[in-house]
Amino acid sequence: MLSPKTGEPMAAVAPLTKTSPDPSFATPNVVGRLEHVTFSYRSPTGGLLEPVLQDISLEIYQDDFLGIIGPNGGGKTTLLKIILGLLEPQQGTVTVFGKPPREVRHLIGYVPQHAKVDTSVSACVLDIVLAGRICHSRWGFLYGRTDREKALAALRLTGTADLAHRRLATLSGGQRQRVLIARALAAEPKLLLLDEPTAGVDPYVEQNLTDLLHALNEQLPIVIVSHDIGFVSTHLKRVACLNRRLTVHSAAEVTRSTMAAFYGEHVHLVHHAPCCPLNDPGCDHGCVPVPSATGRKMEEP
Ligand SMILES: Nc1ncnc2c1ncn2[C@@H]1O[C@H](COP(=O)(O)OP(=O)(O)OP(=O)(O)O)[C@@H](O)[C@H]1O
Repeated sequence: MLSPKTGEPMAAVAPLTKTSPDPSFATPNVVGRLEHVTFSYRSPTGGLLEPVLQDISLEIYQDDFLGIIGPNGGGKTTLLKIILGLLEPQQGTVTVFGKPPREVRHLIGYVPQHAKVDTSVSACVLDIVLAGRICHSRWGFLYGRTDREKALAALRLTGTADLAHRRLATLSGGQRQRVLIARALAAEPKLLLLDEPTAGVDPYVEQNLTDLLHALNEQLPIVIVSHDIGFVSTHLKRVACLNRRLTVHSAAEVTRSTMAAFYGEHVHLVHHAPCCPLNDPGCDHGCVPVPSATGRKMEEP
């Protein structure tokens, strides 16, 4: 398959087995549902702090490519951790594939912010990707031949097979990001959550990652936290704006004016190619000319 963006060959995405939805789950097209979720962290003395998430309701669909955007500290990572079942809300309910998230965590792939990943571990890349198989392993960190094959397949899929014996600390930001995606894919997830996967990578790597995510989205729903408004408005199907409270829009609705209302006036929305012809006077996206193929990042508020 050729990339629709670059015209270059893309790694084939191995077919993923479809998940049988829980028969008690009323809407088969909905893979995740949050209803009136409110969450607060606890202070060191155990008291509840101010809510980070307040009355959040959200549905995640089988074919979703949903972006979560919002200012620093707006609650994006917290929301992903709630969908993963790592955090429990004080109010509201969360179901993924019709069950509490902790019961189906093996079906959810999670790619954390690479900046927050401990690179001091001495394990090689293959070991790190194999760790994604732990939910399938009967013997903890003892992996079988199938696990190794799945891990190598995930490395090939993300174009990192040649890095299998390198240490994470020796990799570039873009390579590290791909390895973290490979680790999530090795688990054969039915839902993929990514926390800022394109942060700190150059436009070429970003394009490759974007192509990879598009190919994966043919087979599984993706929820992605991003500060890159150009990526959000060009590649995603829906956008959830989160700043303690959440509103969901179709990606087409994300224009400069909606972003300015959300982040503040100094946001520059720059579309990734291909998009509106640059300088098109009819463009409502607030696009500005950019020198590179993929555009600039949003300016931080
Ligand atoms: N373990 C914790 N204990 C107390 N407060 C926390 C904890 N983790 C996060 N917070 C606070 O919760 C709020 C939301 O944090 P979160 O990491 O979800 O935001 P975010 O939108 O992902 O931010 P960023 O864009 O900077 O990554 C912040 O004010 C943060 O300081």
